[in-house]
Amino acid sequence: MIKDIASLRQCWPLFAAFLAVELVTAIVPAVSVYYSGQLLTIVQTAVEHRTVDSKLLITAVSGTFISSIILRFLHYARKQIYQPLHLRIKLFYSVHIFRAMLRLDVPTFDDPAIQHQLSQASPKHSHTSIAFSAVTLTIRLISTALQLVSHVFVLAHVLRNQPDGPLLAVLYFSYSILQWSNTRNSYTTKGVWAATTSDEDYIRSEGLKLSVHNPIHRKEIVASGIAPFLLAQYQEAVRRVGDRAGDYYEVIFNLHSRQGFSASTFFQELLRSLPEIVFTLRAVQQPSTIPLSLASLGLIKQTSQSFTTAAFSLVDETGSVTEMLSSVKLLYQITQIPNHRAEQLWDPDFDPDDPSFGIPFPEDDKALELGISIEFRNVSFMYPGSNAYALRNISFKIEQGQLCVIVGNNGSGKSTILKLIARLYDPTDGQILIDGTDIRTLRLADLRRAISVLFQDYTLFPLSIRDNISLGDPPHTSDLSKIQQAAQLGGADAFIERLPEKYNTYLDRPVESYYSPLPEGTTTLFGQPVDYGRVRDASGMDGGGTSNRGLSGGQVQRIALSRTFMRSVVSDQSVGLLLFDEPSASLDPTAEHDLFERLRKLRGNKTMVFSSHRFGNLTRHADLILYMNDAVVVEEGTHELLLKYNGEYARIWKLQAGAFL
Ligand SMILES: Nc1ncnc2c1ncn2[C@@H]1O[C@H](COP(=O)(O)OP(=O)(O)OP(=O)(O)O)[C@@H](O)[C@H]1O
Repeated sequence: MIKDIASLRQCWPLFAAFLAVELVTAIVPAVSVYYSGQLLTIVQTAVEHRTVDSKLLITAVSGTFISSIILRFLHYARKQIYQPLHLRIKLFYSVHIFRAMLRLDVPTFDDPAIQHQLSQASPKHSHTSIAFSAVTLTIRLISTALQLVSHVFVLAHVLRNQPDGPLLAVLYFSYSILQWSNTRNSYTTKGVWAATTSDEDYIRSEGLKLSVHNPIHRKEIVASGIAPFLLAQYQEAVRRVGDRAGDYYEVIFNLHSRQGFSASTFFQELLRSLPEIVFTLRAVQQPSTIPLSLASLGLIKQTSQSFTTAAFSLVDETGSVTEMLSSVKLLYQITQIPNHRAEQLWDPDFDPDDPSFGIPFPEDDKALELGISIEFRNVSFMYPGSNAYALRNISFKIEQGQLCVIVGNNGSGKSTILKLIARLYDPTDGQILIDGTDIRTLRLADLRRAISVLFQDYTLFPLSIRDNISLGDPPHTSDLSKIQQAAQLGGADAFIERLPEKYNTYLDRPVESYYSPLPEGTTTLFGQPVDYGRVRDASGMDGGGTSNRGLSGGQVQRIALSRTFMRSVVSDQSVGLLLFDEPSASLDPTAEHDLFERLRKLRGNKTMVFSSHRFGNLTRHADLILYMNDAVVVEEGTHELLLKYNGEYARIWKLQAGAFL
């Protein structure tokens, strides 16, 4: 970590300055106490002997002043250095985490254990970085140790020539130790722990509360008129819960409150006033020669408390450093998470000319405009962590340039076939051949380039519409005319042009806007007219980040389609296979018809595979239809052939077509 931080531009000077400020800050309080002690001694001498050492007085007064000013200045300097140092380290590690996450393939990223590991290395709601916390904690540890040493010196100086000083110091220490241990016991949870609740009423009341708070349920609540019922149910649930259950923090607080009084806290209170009582008794016992001055008593109290505070901080911080170091270890371990299948783009040793990284595809850089052939040979597949077959012993062949449509019931395995062709997963059994070669032996980076795919569960990124479309073909990110052409093909250009910020519109604003209650009559904010709807969207209030700024499901699908069109058109000879998983699920019949027409024209001779619930429009033009049921291909052939066969495909086709007869 130190090596990484050292490699950051301008980090070392800031780091050195930060360290210096922290170390000096650690010593100044002891110096300040030392001068306060000198002032008290001057007062004592003045009272006892009616004389003042003016040189000492000037030194003590200026020492006290200067140390306060230095302390103030150090606080200021710390604030100035902290921010840029924090930002630089934080940004460096956010890129580190970004890269570590990007290199993970689908099965690895989906693994809950990996998700847990990633969330530990990059806590979602943390405003600081683990690495920076580790740096500051280590520095704090050093400065606390220094603080401790400086207090030892001051304490030794104060106790010098004070016969009863050590006794009183020990009494003050005992009080502080007891206080520290009582506080620690009541606020720390030791060992392995877990918290949950099984209180049915509490769980239900929280469920009701969330239903009312979350805007995604509002339509349902209003339209179905269930509001009074929900209120009655919530009141009843809350009444039944009473003070029996609460959220985690309330429960912990209650626990601590109950633990608040014990024999040791009672003893702690006795110890608190013991030094003063001992001092008074000693004064009464020997009124002529009081063994310790009142001034020294105050000084001993102050120094012993500062000393114990520093000592206990050191103990606590040493414990935290061990925890922090294991977090830093996690931060580096996430870069080593083994992928189920190495994504070559992220392999630092990846060499396109090295045959051990797979066979180049297509061989000899030939163009792919005539499509790619796909063959499944006895392929079976189970998703990681599942023990049910998503595909069972499937065999079929799609010839180069063919249009294949996969139809079947929900959950029959259509999308899974497309995911295996895109090699998001490898088959559990069997073999997939791409242009006659086992898919596992092909260079993965080449395969990805040769396939254009639109998944059923497509997502729009929290980026501008322009970015969302251009990500289909990263080299053309700045080519607005190509983006507009893709949007036209995806049927999205018309409504994008109607948006106030057109292609620069953010569908889901990734940053929140904050503002205090606006004064009456405020009409503009950040140079724009106040738009509360926008602020709602920005803060993720509208559907928890799924608002997509009021676009319909069909419009969102058109943007996703446009992204695919960035690379699937005839002219792009690097793409030979187009995969579409339910591309028209959210489109109206006219849009669906137009889309299929466009796709058939634009694909040229490339291979195209569709998964669909709908029969008719596409299946009539298909060279091959795979009819799937429960993880197997039950019928296979052209539309005419399957109608003649008069099996399940024919039955469902007649059912769907019958609705229009
Ligand atoms: N990530 C996953 N993890 C575990 N099981 C999965 C996963 N994705 C899909 N499945 C299961 O695999 C089976 C096939 O799913 P698949 O998505 O391929 O079906 P489909 O035919 O495309 O369905 P639909 O028509 O509803 O889109 C289903 O039983 C599904 O529950």
